[in-house]
Amino acid sequence: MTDTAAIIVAAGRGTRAGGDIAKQWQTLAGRRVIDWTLDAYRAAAGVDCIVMVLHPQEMHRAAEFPDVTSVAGGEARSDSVRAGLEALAGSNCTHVLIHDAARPLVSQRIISDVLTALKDADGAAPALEVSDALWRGAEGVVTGLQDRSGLYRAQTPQGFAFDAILAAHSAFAGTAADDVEVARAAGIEVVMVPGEERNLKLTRASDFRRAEAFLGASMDIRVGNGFDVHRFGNGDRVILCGIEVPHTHELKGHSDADVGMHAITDAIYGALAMGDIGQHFPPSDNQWKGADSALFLRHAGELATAQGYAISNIDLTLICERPKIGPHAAAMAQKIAQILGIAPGRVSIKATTSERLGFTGREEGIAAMATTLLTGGAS
Ligand SMILES: Nc1ccn([C@@H]2O[C@H](COP(=O)(O)OP(=O)(O)OP(=O)(O)O)[C@@H](O)[C@H]2O)c(=O)n1
Ligand SMILES: C[C@](O)(CO)[C@H](O)COP(=O)(O)O
Repeated sequence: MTDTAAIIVAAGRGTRAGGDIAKQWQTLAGRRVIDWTLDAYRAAAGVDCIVMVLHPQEMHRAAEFPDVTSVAGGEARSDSVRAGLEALAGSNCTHVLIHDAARPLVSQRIISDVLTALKDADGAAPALEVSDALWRGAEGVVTGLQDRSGLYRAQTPQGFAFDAILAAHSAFAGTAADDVEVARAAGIEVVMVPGEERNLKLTRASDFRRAEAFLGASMDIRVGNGFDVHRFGNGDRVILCGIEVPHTHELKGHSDADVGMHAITDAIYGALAMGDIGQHFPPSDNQWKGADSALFLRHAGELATAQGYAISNIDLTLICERPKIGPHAAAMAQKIAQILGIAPGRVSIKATTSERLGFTGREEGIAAMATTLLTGGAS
């Protein structure tokens, strides 16, 4: 049994990219660079935990990422990587992927190829063959031709057997361009897997435009909606979005009757055009009697991940006169986010009454409607 961690180095200053804040906190196609990068690893099969290395003066940002372990980085990239590795020392980690926060468009294919290569090697990394002619130059003038045969452009994630790369970094004196340099200095052989042009590193301001062009060319955006109703019966609590809320009645249904979670689950199935909750978990099947609805939501989330989609946001409205939802909304959002492995800030839970009109107004039951946006698509 292996335990694989991803270390995302995000402690640089991004001086070449410019801007008021470091490039990893800047926006790329409407979302922060760091969110693109973290979501790629949250969605990656075979990655068990994420360590993010932040600039020491930006450690306050860690609270925003409760699903990630954040540690403070150092002066040079290799110092930051070492801090990430040391945070994992003594854990069950057997393999580690080291990735630049500044490479937000890494594909699931690259991550998977590096992980697969690590089954037979202690080091693996994506690379692109150099295709342009290479010149030497000085003062704006070409001074010679550089043979390009056998030259590659290095990308991340650079993956390693954990103990080997920790020892290599501990023994390495000075700064290194990347972790492959550190690994090779310690005698670790590193195999190459195919890199991708779209896995570019945002280095200068113009790279943001290049990355947005890649996204524009390939991004698939899916919207889904879900609607559900459950009636009240005798009881003293309801379960809404996985949270028990004391009430004068309970909701009736084949499962735990979590109307909010059902609407969200159906929204995700809808966005994927993959049926609905009744199709995946038929009420006629006794094994789902009294089931915890987290099971259904997790299934929908896993289907989205398997299709290469990330859940960008979820917006749920619960329609009822009572119980009051407001005091429980944050806990509900946290629960949904935890089940789906996304940041709580991507989940909105709100409620409305129906002004005492209709079945919700007469307090005969609760209705729920959800919308979700998925981004990505098989990458
Ligand atoms: N002390 C450092 C330096 C770099 N990085 C991270 O290493 C990755 C690749 O480095 P680079 O592109 O050189 O980033 P910066 O150092 O931020 O850029 P610049 O050199 O332009 O300041 C980035 O995700 C960056 O945040 C880091 O964690 N700690
Ligand atoms: C690790 C790296 O991304 C490999 O290409 C790169 O070396 C880090 O960035 P820098 O611009 O060389 O600092």
